[in-house]
Amino acid sequence: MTEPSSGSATLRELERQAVARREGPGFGHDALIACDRLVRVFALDGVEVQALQGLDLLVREGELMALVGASGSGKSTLMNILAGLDEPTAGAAKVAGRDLLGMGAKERLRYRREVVGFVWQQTARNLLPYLTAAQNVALPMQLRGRTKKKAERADSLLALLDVADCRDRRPHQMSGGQQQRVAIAVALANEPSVLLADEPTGELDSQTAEQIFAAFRTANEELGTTIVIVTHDQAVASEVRRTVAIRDGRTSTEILRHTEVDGTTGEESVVAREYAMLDRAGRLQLPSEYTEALGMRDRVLLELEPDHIQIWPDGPREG
Ligand SMILES: Nc1ncnc2c1ncn2[C@@H]1O[C@H](COP(=O)(O)OP(=O)(O)OP(=O)(O)O)[C@@H](O)[C@H]1O
Repeated sequence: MTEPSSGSATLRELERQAVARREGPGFGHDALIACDRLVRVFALDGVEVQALQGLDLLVREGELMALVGASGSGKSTLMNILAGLDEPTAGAAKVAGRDLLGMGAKERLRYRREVVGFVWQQTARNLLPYLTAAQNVALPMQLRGRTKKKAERADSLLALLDVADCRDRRPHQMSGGQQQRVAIAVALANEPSVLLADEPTGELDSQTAEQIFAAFRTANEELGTTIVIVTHDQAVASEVRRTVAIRDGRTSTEILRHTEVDGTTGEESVVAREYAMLDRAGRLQLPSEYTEALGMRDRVLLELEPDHIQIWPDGPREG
C-alpha cells in the first residue's frame, strides 16, 4: 500500500517532533527551583482544602525574588514544601537537583541542613534563646560535622550582615532587626543553595524592614545565594527584580523590573512590566480587572498576528 507522500512526510515529521519533545530536556531542567503542577490538598474535618492547585514556578540560580499573594493563597504551603517540611499531594518539585517527593527521613534532614536555609517571620523561631549570636550561627555547622573554622565563619557572616557587635549577645539582648540579621547568618551558615524567607519583615517597622532587606541583598550579591522571600510588604516586593504573585494556589502574574538609562539625560530609572503566566498547557490567566473592564466572560475571540495575539470580547465587533 502506498501512502500519499506529502501525508506520510507530515506524519513522520510530527512523530519526530513528538520524540524530540519527549527525549529533550524536561521542564525546568536548568532551573535551581522547579515546581511542576504542584498540588497540596489538606483534609480539614472531612472538608478538602486545595492550598496549591497545579502551581508552576521556575527560579534560576542567583535570583533574588519575592512571592506575594492574598492571605490563604498558598504562599506558606509552597514555602513549607520547598523547605522540606511538607510534601505535595501531586506534581513535582526539585531544588538544586533534589527531588522533594518521596525523600526518606534521613535524606530530608540532610536536605534541610545542607541545601536550604530559612528565616521565619517570628524572630523567636529563628534563634535558640540560650545561645549567643555566634553560637547560634555556629550550631548548624556543628550539626553538619563541620567543626573546623566554624567560629571564624560565624564571625565573618555576622560581620557581612552588619551585626558583628552582637556576637556575644543572646537573642533577648538584641533588637528585632538584629535578631533577624543574625537569623539570616544562621540560615547561611552551611552555604545553602537556596535561602527561603517567610514574611521575614512582618514583625518589624518599615525602617528596620529596609535594613533586613538590605541584608538579603548583601547575601545575594556577595555570596551568590538564591533567595525567595514571601512578603506582604509592598516596599520589599518593589525592591526585587522579580515578583511573582500567587492566587488560589497558582502563580498568576509576574512583575519584572529592569534599569533603563535615559539616552539624553543619562538618568537611571527602574521600569516594571507585569506579565501573565502561561502554563505548560497554554492556559493563560487574564487579570480580572482587564476582563471585567471589557465585559469578557465565558469565551473570548483570539486572533493570531505575526508578533502577538489579540484577545477580543465575544460578540459583534465594530470595524
Ligand atoms: N495544615 C493545614 N490544614 C488545613 N488547611 C491548611 C493547612 N495549612 C494551610 N491550609 C489552608 O490552605 C490554604 C493556603 O494556606 P497558606 O498558609 O499556604 O496561605 P498563605 O498565602 O501563606 O496565607 P497567609 O498570607 O495568611 O500566611 C488556606 O486556605 C489555609 O487555610
